Amino acid sequence: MSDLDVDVVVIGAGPVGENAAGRAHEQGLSAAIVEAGLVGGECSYYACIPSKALLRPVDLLAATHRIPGVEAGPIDVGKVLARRDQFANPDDSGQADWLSGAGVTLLRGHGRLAGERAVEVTHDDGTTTTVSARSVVVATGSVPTAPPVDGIDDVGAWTNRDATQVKDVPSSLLILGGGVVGVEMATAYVRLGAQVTLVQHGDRLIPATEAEAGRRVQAALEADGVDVRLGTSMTAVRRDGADVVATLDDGSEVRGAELLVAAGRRSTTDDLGLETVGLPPGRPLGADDTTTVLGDWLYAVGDASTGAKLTHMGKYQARICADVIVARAHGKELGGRYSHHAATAEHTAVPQVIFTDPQVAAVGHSEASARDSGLPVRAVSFEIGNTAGGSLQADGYDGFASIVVDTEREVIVGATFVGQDVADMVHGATIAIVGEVPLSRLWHAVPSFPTMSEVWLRLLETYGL
Ligand SMILES: Cc1cc2nc3c(=O)[nH]c(=O)nc-3n(C[C@H](O)[C@H](O)[C@H](O)COP(=O)(O)OP(=O)(O)OC[C@H]3O[C@@H](n4cnc5c(N)ncnc54)[C@H](O)[C@@H]3O)c2cc1C
Ligand SMILES: NC(=O)c1ccc[n+]([C@@H]2O[C@H](COP(=O)([O-])OP(=O)(O)OC[C@H]3O[C@@H](n4cnc5c(N)ncnc54)[C@H](O)[C@@H]3O)[C@@H](O)[C@H]2O)c1
Repeated sequence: MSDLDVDVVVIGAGPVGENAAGRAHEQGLSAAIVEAGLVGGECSYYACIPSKALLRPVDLLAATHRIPGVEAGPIDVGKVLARRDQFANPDDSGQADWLSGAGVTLLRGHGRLAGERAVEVTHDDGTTTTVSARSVVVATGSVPTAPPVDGIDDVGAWTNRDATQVKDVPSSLLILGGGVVGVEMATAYVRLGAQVTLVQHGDRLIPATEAEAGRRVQAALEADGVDVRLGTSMTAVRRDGADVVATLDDGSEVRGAELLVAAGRRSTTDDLGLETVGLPPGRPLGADDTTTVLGDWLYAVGDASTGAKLTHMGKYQARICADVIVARAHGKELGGRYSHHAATAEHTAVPQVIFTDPQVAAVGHSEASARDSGLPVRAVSFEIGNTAGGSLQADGYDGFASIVVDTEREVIVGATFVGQDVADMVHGATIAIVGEVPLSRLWHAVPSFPTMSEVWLRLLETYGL
């Protein structure tokens, strides 16, 4: 392909890069995007979408067992995997068509910075294209990290890619890591029929959430038959016939047909030509609130950056990034906090839903992180099963909601919902945090009867209103 000159070039066509390029083009700029793998990135084929396609059926089935007279099952694993394929078949022609329909030029190949405002693309056939651009956006995502465990490179360990694209559910699965990937995949696999052992070196699961959320998820996994080993590290792994055998630091051994490594992710910035612009390779790209990394031309968004590694937050950064690029292209002043030019929510209101059963939906601070930040806070919680809505939703409803209140400003700085079907409840809390709605005004936001959102009223009463 002949060399190209555009307003914006984006490296990486995951959900985040696509959004940055599409929004810049929508506002009149010419845009190109470089993709080495599949357009749509990790999220579409190997992460968010296929994992939720595996989790929704097992979640629904469990819900039927909480109401007498409607119990469904057994689960048809083949049909579950076939439906997952409909969502996450690794064929990116549809997403590539979307890009061309949106007017963005797609360059297939590996992109590297080649000095200021230039990207060199190496195509599969070895030819290269040089793209000159006023602005360059890095949206190269992340890859799994490999913890230092003897033999881990020799046992054919699974990453999220194998776990989400599985063709046959193995009889047993070892999982290394009790973060978000670990607990979601433990939930899916144990309910699809595998015997699951989960090894987490910390003293609790999903450590970034409220401690009680981790305890409830652990209790639910154990009730499903998952062998949860906390405070334990794998020291070595080896193949023994068809099995993977892992040695733990307490001297014991656990085995499974496969080993899934779910021990975190690192930004994909090591083979990106960063050294050609004076930046160190291999680290997340530190961007300011405008998503700018360098001068007024280099930007980073999504998992490649130091921001939250979540699709929705990456796409938020991408919208900010595109609007900053467009403003600068037209010589306009950038707006401040809560304008279209600052990713302010990164500091105050990052929401996340963990699709375990119970689900964990949280936004903003946990009580511990608020105290660590020096905020004067008080946290209150309430069992959702003690609302009429919760008790109707499921017999013996297991779950709670909690809010973390800044006692000086009397506004919510964090909220957590744990339980069946709570995923969508978190957005109300996100709005309250971003809007800095005083508790006295929230008192007038009346939740409908009989819904689980009445837990909001109970939380405010428990706080003292
Ligand atoms: C199992 C799992 C489940 C998840 N579930 C959720 C969820 O439910 N909700 C949620 O919000 N988040 C979830 N996440 C996180 C989410 O997947 C990421 O935050 C999201 O994919 C980040 O998007 P991105 O566009 O920044 O990066 P990616 O999706 O990783 O895309 C980056 C793209 O850049 C390409 N690329 C990299 N380097 C180059 C280069 N030099 N040249 C050209 N192309 C390049 C890659 O091929 C890739 O296509 C999950 C993650 C995992 C692992
Ligand atoms: N529903 C969602 O929003 C969702 C789902 C999946 C993943 N994600 C995102 O993807 C990213 C990656 O997830 P992840 O679960 O891989 O990372 P993570 O950082 O959430 O969890 C990794 C876990 O592995 C543990 N660990 C690390 N090394 C270990 C070792 N040697 N032995 C035992 N335990 C070890 C850590 O204590 C940690 O709890 C995260 O940013 C996550 O938020 C989001």
